[in-house]
Amino acid sequence: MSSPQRPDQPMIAPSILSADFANLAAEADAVRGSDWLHVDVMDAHFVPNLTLGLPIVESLLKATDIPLDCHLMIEDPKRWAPPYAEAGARNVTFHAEATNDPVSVAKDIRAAGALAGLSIKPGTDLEPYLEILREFDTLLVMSVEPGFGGQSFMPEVLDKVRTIRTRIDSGDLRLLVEIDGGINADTIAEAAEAGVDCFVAGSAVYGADDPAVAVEKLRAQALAARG
Ligand SMILES: O=C(CO)[C@@H](O)[C@H](O)COP(=O)(O)O
Repeated sequence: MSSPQRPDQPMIAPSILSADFANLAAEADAVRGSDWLHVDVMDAHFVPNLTLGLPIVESLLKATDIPLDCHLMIEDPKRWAPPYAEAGARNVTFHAEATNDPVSVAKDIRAAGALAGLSIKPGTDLEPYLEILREFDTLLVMSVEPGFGGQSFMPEVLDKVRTIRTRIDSGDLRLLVEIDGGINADTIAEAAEAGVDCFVAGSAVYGADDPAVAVEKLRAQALAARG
């Protein structure tokens, strides 16, 4: 799979962390029209929360046509990430802080047929990773501490988005820039202005009366802000 070009329209990826876990097929259907469905995999070690794993992702893949964007907030991604790609996830993202050899994990994910994503926590510098981003298709900039939905957006992480946007726009790198945490009607515009391509949103989508309408509204806001 070749690295994605910048999409014409901003991408919206609802986070199922804010969905009803007993009704995930219906919750996926409730956000039809989304670009990706963001699946938060947490192991209670890398982050202080436990969510779901590969068997549920395999079931979700059968239940929805929306491409799955699996965000692995787990230890030992070298061992656990490739099976998500083999199962059919579109994008498999793991954390830079969870491995000493991110390039080897990215190669395994790509070899298994998915896009490879690198995520960095709010306090992690982008600089040390700039040179390896050629091995990745997506960069997920966390705008809250990973682990829980419903937290407040941290605008200071947008400097990292601006840095990577400049490198992409100069032709130096080709990858999608994602942001995750606290994205809603009040925060999406500044993230879009900074250069984000794909917006993960949990509570702003699943907390809305009509999640599918919330997705369209967020996309329209991001498009207007991006210009
Ligand atoms: O990965 C995470 C949290 O670790 C996110 O995907 C959140 O689940 C997003 O939720 P909101 O901040 O949009 O409510």
